Amino acid sequence: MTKLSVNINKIATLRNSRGGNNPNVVKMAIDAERFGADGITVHPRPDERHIRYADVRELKKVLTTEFNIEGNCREQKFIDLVLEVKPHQVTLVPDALNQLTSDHGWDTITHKQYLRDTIRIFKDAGIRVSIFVDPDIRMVEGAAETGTDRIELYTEGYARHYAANREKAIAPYLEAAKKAKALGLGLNAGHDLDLTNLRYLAQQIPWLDEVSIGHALICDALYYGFENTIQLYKRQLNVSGS
Ligand SMILES: CC(=O)[C@@H](O)[C@H](O)COP(=O)(O)O
Ligand SMILES: NCC(=O)COP(=O)(O)O
Repeated sequence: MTKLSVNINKIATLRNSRGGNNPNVVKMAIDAERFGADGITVHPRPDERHIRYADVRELKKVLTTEFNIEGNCREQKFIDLVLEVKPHQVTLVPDALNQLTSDHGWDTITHKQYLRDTIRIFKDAGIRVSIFVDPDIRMVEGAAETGTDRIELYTEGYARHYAANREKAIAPYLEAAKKAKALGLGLNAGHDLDLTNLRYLAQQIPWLDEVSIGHALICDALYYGFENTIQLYKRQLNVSGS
């Protein structure tokens, strides 16, 4: 079954908004694991708008499920943090400094050698590497030549078009996922996944290793409660026999 990695960025956003330690990011991560999360994802951005580097170090001490750190490997500070913390997985995302959020995958053709060199650093440290990729066959093929263990499909386009025509929305993702499988790449997915669009994605791409979900899940938790919400998302991924 596809694993659920809960992205806790937005819990840190709420905490930072008042300057104290409420909500307690570390406690909520531990509780997320207790409520059924298969992993925790954080994305410490250079401006530390939500997850701080200090949070990452504290989380490493207490997490018992998979720890996934996302970020921009163009920042030496990020590379140093990941090598210090040694999470199970690092997900390399080509974000610029001033982006509101992540909004594109790597050009794995133009940046192939750079990705090869960077991925080697993390793999030599025993860290699984995933790289953020648009649902583009050429980019998936380029990813396979970088030595990455996995790709993470950027699912904003799928989410945006899901309501209008889910078959059309998933088509490029299914094609990219089949190519990844054929090339022996592990497969993650994330960005804008939610309770309406998650089940269909998992049904159509059952070899999906992991989804990382944050924004919508934390918003849903405001209505349904954190424990119930994590269980709701996990049930969307239980598609065996469906
Ligand atoms: C890479 C990706 O799509 C998300 O994991 C990203 O971490 C979201 O970042 P924000 O929470 O800062 O929007
Ligand atoms: N990699 C995607 C992620 O971790 C969370 O993205 P979102 O659910 O906050 O859009």
